[in-house]
Amino acid sequence: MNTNLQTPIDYLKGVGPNRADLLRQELGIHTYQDLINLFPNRYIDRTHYYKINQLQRNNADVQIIGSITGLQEAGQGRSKRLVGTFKDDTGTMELVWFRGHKWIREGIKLNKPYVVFGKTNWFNGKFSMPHPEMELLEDHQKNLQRAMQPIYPSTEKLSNKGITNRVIIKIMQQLFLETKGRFAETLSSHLLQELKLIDKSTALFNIHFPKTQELLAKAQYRLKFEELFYIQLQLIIKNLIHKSKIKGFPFTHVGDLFNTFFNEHLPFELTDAQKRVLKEIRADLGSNAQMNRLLQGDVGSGKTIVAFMSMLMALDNGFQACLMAPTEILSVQHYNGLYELCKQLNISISLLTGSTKTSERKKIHESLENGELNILIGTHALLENKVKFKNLGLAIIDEQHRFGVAQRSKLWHKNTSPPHILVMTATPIPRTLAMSVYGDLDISVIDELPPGRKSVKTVHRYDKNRLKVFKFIRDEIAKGRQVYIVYPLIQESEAMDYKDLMDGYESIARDFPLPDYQISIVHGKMKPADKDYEMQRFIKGETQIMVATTVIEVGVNVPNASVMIIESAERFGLSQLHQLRGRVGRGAEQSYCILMTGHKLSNDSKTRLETMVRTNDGFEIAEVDLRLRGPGDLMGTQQSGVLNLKIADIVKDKDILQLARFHAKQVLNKDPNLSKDTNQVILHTYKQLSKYKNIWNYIS
Ligand SMILES: Nc1ncnc2c1ncn2[C@@H]1O[C@H](COP(=O)(O)OP(=O)(O)OP(=O)(O)O)[C@@H](O)[C@H]1O
Repeated sequence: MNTNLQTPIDYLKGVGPNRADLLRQELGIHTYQDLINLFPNRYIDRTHYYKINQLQRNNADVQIIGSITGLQEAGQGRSKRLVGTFKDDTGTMELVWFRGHKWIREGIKLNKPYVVFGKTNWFNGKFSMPHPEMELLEDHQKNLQRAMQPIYPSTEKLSNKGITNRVIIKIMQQLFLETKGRFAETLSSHLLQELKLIDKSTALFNIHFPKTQELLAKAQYRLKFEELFYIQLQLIIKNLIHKSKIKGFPFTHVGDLFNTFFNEHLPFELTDAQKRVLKEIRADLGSNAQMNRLLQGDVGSGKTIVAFMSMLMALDNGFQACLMAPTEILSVQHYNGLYELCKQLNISISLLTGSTKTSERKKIHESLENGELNILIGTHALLENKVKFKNLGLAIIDEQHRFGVAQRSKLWHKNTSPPHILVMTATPIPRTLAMSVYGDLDISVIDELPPGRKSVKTVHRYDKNRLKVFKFIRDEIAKGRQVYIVYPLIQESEAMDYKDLMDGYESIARDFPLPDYQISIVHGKMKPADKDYEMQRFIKGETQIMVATTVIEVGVNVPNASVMIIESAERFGLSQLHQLRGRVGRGAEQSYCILMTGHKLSNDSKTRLETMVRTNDGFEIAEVDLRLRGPGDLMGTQQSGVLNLKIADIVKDKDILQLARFHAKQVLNKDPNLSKDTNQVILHTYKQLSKYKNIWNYIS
């Protein structure tokens, strides 16, 4: 290859200093390499020519061959326009310009064959094309590369700054000229042959200037495979390094605490899924490597008991354990639930949150350090430097996406050797995404709900039916049940949401008067102690209605609550709706979720509501969510780098992702150091790509 692709973009003919600055600042294009990797996000098919008599009303992007037989001005004032009569052998239509009349008049050659291209309108009984792109047929024929016209991302936004789509096409063509279109291969010939992939140079040419749909599809496939292949390779290598380097504490035996609990105190029979996951955890803990496992389970699937029994394994081997939850309410709830279980087994357990009193805090610090305290539950207060364990063997993190990788690793440093880590999440993550984002974690899934659960009946009701909904609430309360009414809380308009919540609360208080109904209210502006007090009243059954913002979104467990009303449901994301619904249906009673909305709904909102009504399956919901929002929004993966994918789409290309993962594994299985001749290309590319921090830095 003659041209060095690391050459700064300024050196490319036709770029110049101004454009170079814009390319750098606006599109992050610094080098030839960056430019070649700016892939079009769509194409306009210019392989097809329409005849005038084939036109439909409002055709987008049509291309017609014909000639202009006359030009005249029409209209007055603002509607003044230049109209060209355009004919082919099947009919006549109009070309229309509202600006630039003089320039167009001078440029047009009458009665010569042209190719015109644009959107057509049906106006005054005729077809017209406003401001067509036009080219003399003879020039058009020379320019064969234009068969499918690439449309580059962001160029619409930048065109007023001088970087139009045409400019990008031009400099891209120049790049191909200067490099002679030859680019170093980045996949091994073995993979190319086995998967029948086209070579890199052909793929790059055809991604930018495809002549047919078929060539384009082949180029896309090859480049998507490559992108996903190297991401998977990176994830797997990280995982292997992790496993070989990071020694864990081997928990060699299952001891008295675990056995006593299992045989004498377990409040119910474990589901098969819970048993399987416990076995997976047991195998990790018993090995020499540090466990780094993600435990996924839909809402209410029973992760807590699995967490507790894993902690018993640590305690049985002489270690301490901790559980960190994202909110005060959740920590308190975990603590209360586990406290009862610990009492039966004579295990010491404490709670540490932001509101733990100083004297209590001191005691906790001491007993942690001298090893008297077995289990510590808490919020991120656990991460403070003062919190030192004697020998932390297992750290469990509930709802990890609220914490993130940095905090995860902070827990590691609480010991000389890192403790085993179990991350629990109730947000089902589609396997495809989990594989790409959490490739460094092993995954266990509880894919079964405890027996006897009735799935929550979900309906969508408009605000005008509120009276009926309220009657339904009364009936349920009369049966001894409890009800949640949830209001949205979106950070940007917190004040407004707060007002909505308070207005709602007042109207509910009017409709459900004392002494028959007791109402709790919980929102983010309350002091933690007050929140906890209100929560506890509801948990104990002293209040029947809980009016709340989404602070109750995750993990709250009140099995007697059987109705979840979600106000302004259109303002919630799907996974959030699913989490909220998961607060009911936790006992044996039939539960209900009522999604309240106004009449005006966007298409996305409609899809979200329909999905909720149709299914209770968290994984299905997560897939729809992912489709609607893209992976970036899901579980705070914005910083994850997954969005930096240049061409592949984790949702749409999940088959390619799986194939890429399979082959990445296979290559590494056969040649873990990529030292064989056949893998030199892969090793070289892998090293080069690793320099691109923006692609890889999402991995801790
Ligand atoms: N095998 C089981 N049989 C019967 N009930 C169970 C079983 N496992 C858990 N439960 C009960 O199911 C309820 C939900 O369990 P848990 O709170 O652990 O769910 P979770 O997975 O943490 O869900 P969420 O993420 O929504 O909090 C609890 O009341 C728990 O006691």
